[in-house]
Amino acid sequence: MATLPRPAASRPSIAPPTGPLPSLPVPKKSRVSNVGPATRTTSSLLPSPSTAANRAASSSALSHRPTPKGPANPATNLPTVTTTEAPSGSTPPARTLRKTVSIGSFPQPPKHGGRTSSHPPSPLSSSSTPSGDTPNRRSVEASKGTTTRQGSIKKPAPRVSSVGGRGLLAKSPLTPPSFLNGSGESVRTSSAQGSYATSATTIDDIDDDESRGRSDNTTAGDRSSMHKDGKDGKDGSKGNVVVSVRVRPDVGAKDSKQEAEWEINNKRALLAYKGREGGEFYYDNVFDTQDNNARVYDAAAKRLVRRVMEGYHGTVFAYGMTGTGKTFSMQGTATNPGVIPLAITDIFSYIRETPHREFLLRVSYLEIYNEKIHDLLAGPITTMNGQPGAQEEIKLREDSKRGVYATPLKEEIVQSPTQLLRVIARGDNARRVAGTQFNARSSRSHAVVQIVVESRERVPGGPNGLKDKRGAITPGGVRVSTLSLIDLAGSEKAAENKERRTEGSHINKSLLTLGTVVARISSDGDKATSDKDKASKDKHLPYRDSKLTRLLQGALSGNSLVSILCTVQIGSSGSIAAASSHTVETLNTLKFASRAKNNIVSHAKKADESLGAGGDAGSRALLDRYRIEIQELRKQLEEQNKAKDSTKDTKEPESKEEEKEREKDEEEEKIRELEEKNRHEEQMLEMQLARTALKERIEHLNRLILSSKSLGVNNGPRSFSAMSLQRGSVLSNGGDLRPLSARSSASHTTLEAPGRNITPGVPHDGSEEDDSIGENGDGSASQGAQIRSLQSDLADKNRYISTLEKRLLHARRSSHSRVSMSLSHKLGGSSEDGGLVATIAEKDAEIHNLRAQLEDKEKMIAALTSARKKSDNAHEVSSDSSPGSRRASNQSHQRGEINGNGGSLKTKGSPISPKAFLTNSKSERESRDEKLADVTRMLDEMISGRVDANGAPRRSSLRPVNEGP
Ligand SMILES: Nc1ncnc2c1ncn2[C@@H]1O[C@H](COP(=O)(O)OP(=O)(O)OP(=O)(O)O)[C@@H](O)[C@H]1O
Repeated sequence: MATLPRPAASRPSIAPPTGPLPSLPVPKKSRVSNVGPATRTTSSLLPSPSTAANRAASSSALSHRPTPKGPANPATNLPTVTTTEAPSGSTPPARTLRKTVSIGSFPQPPKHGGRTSSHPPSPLSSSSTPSGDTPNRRSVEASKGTTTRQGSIKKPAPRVSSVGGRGLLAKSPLTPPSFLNGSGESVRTSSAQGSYATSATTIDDIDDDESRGRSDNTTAGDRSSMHKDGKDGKDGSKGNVVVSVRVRPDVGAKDSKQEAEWEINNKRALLAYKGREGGEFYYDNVFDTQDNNARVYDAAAKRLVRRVMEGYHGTVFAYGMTGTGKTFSMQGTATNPGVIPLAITDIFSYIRETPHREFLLRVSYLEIYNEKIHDLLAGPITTMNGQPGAQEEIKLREDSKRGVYATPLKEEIVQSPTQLLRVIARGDNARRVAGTQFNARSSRSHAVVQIVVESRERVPGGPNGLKDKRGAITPGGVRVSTLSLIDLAGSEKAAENKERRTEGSHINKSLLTLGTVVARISSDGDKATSDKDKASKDKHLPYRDSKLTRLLQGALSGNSLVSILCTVQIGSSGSIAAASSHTVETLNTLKFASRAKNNIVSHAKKADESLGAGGDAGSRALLDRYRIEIQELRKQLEEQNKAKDSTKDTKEPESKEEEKEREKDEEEEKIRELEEKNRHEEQMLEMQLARTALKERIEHLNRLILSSKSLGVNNGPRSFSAMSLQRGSVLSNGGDLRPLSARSSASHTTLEAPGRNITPGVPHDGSEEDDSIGENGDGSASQGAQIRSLQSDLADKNRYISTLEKRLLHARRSSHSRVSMSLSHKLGGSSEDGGLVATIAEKDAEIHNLRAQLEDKEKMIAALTSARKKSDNAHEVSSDSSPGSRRASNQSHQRGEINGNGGSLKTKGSPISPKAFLTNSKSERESRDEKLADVTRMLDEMISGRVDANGAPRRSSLRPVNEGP
């Protein structure tokens, strides 16, 4: 069996790191296990942590620093590791401390034909990959230094035997023959790291096997079995770290010499360097230049991704020198999608395949550039004035529950692979890249895609828990796990460009810190027996020396499943110097990978399902919050619908009625408006009529008033003439409703032309007067004329009253039915309508007054008739002597009273001289005067009683003469 090169007591000629390098702790047991059965007893010869750290330093450092020598460096005491044929099923002499490190459970290799794989194949390895990759793999033709595909990863050749069979001794001129042949101690010192790591993997596997009742690490078959057993560590505490190495194909001319120095056996997960410092490096996966991304994903990440979906935290990161294919492996191309897009596809496949759970995914994307964290999803920041602004500084915080996390970081919830890919592509575009000596598009930052997976059990009977009638949250809490997909920037030599140099120094520093942490984890981890110890151990590790290690702290300290993909490039396609540099870098990467495999211990556990917002997950779980929100919203919606329905039930008839009523109301409103309009017109008409009637009435009354005023009614002796004129006026009225002014003027004319000098314009008066005066020329005739005049006036007034009554009746008839009710309260508000009501009331009052006047007049007529009778009686008494003369005289006198105004009085017959008038007896005259005074008074009262000072009609206070006291 081939032996692995072991560190010699002294350092080889390979230049050790020149800068300050972290120590590389390598646990004794680990080292023992690394070496395998033949060397496990040589734990004392293992390098000290510090020495190991030095070896774990960055490649650039390593290439420039001499390896410390001396007894202090246990590495120098390491014996040459030789490939030995490990007896199958042999029990290792010592147990490894790396019990928890197992590749058994993740990924899980299937058994195959009695042979077991030396590296964990992908669960999907038996199926064809998207690129059509077949299970056939190429075996390392160690003797020829070439790789060929030969068989499935599931059927690896026994690792140790194959390696041993090929005798992986360095053939490179850079490798001292002593090292390769076991004499070159110094060379072995360096190569030992890889040997340790590689062996450690084996030993760890053995330990895992032992923990599961297995103890063999000597054959791949055994290891494969062990891996299988490891998978049963369902709590995620075993086999949680997978380390893979991918060899990038050379571009340009092939360097056959370089190729000859390297053996790449993907089947055996072996990478052996036959040159100086050479050795065999076993990993969980070794991908040769022909392996595509799908193959890489299947073997290195698929199982981890699935485990993340089950509730474990998982971290996949690509580590390697610049230009070796980290980004190519993580992102891939359109035709050869990388780990990230394949993981995304797988995530959604898992969701589809898991109908009993529901999921919520959110993604963030950050980069660490020059030791500053940038949110790649935040987009460009613009200030108020449109200038590009600085992004808010993202800091790393630590939470006992969440661990280390970056904040504030934009998280996007994604619902489809396309959406998720689009988000990540956006981040990729924002990532900083630049051309370097080795890569035209070199990533200048470490990029971290973080996919947070929230999941919870679906409620039986309903996809979203709505079957829970109580509206309670569905049973089962939310499980939150995180998948971190990290594309590290590549370690590189100092560039000429200052900016690249600065970037490079930051990159190298952070990678150096990562190497240091990884190197130190093991020894400390071995000592840690409890969480407390682990916490105190973590404190001693330099996680805080770089943002990268701080961010990876959770994964590196064992809280996560880890898959590390280390990329290397064998051929340099350049000068010998370049080739040498390349080889050193490649070896350093391989050593890092070995340390990682050896040292990182994962205690990853499936996340608890947190109920509500109480737990770790619950406090962050959007799924729960969304669920609660959705439930509340649905509840609200249901309540609203119920309320709506109930309202509808009870109100539907109402609404119909309402609708009808509304229509009816609208119709009524229209009718009302029409009526209103009609009413308004009628009211206007009524008002016009009323106004006309009132006007006429006023004119009529004015006529009277003017007459009485102008004629000086109740002005003592002159009242006779006034009375006479009034009477004349009244008489002349004769039912004629001609303007009173004409009559007044006639009256005045009469005054100016007393006697018969009546204006020709008033012909009808003549007959009346003639009749009244001219019949006998005495008072009887005058009284008769007065009575006729009054009767005529009465008839006139009656006509007028009936006219008014007719108008009112008409007005009432047209409006009362509609107006009566609404007018009072609806239209009563308007002053116009109020005025109309008042007008109607006034009209009523007027009618009442006129009726009263009518009564008065009737009484007056009765009184006049009575007076006339009395007068006639008196005349008859006096006519015993000369009745005719007396009557004539009386009449004459009376007429003179009426017609005379101190002026000459003319009668139709012979004129009565004043002298004759005065010749009447005193008693006669007195009697006559009294009667006339009575009549005059009565008339005066009547007139003054029915007309007030304003000319408005009022209830007469006239009392009939015969009713006097
Ligand atoms: N396995 C591979 N097969 C084909 N081409 C590859 C492979 N790996 C890398 N390449 C190519 O090599 C070049 C550099 O690869 P990539 O950018 O992925 O390197 P890197 O490690 O990310 O470098 P850096 O650290 O500078 O970002 C790219 O053009 C890429 O297409």
